[in-house]
Amino acid sequence: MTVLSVNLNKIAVLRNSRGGSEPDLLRAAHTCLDAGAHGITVHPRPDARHTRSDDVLALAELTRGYGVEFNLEGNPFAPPRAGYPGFLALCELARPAQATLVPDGDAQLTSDHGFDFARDAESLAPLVAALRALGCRVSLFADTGADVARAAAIGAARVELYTGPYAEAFATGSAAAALPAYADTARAAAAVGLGVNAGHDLSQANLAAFLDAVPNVLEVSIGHALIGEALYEGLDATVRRYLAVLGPDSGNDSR
Ligand SMILES: CC(=O)[C@@H](O)[C@H](O)COP(=O)(O)O
Ligand SMILES: NCC(=O)COP(=O)(O)O
Repeated sequence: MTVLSVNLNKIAVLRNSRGGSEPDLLRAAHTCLDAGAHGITVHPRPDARHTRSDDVLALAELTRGYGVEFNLEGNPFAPPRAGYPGFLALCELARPAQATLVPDGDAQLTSDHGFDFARDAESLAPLVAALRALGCRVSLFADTGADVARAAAIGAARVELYTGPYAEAFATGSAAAALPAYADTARAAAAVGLGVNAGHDLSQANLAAFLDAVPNVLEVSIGHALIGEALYEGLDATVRRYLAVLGPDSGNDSR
């Protein structure tokens, strides 16, 4: 079964644009979880462009209350700065069920590539170990064709396939050409004992074709498209539509 973790970064983008507290991130989280979403994701950027450390702590508590997964994403190599204690320190405070490590930088508009495990595995290894010691499941952001055996060797439990290129291909009618590389990477991950997550620019339009072609996707984290679609249909209805794509019985147990 594939579960849905709703990424709430974009609610915080709107909120921060006026400097107040609306739209309210926690209300949005409640709405998603009450609609049946299986978890909540945020990816606080060190430049605080959307979700902040205080949001992370509040969402950690909220998701614990629901008994659902909190997925915290971030770059473990980004140095701490005012308002951002660093990814590991944040995980120590929030204790997310899943920590997804992503090699991003401030200059990037959004995440746009996975790790190069041949280059990064050695420096990732102690961080993965530290996160596991905190009780977090560790997932590593990965491109198609990534050396997933190295990700498994350093103790990761999962990889998250970076689906941006798939979404672009889907939009231009060339999804069929893009999907085999995702399916191959998912199979390679499973063969070395890794679970497979997927995310970035997934949407109601492109999700089903991805899940049809790529085996054993355990979780999708979806934010940008979902929050945009919710402007038209409402957040509750939009989450339910995604759950319907995932399967007729999909949804958290608290619904
Ligand atoms: C890790 C990832 O794929 C991203 O999708 C990310 O969570 C989105 O971050 P932004 O909302 O900052 O673009
Ligand atoms: N890990 C991907 C994620 O959380 C959401 O990405 P997007 O749907 O905002 O592109």
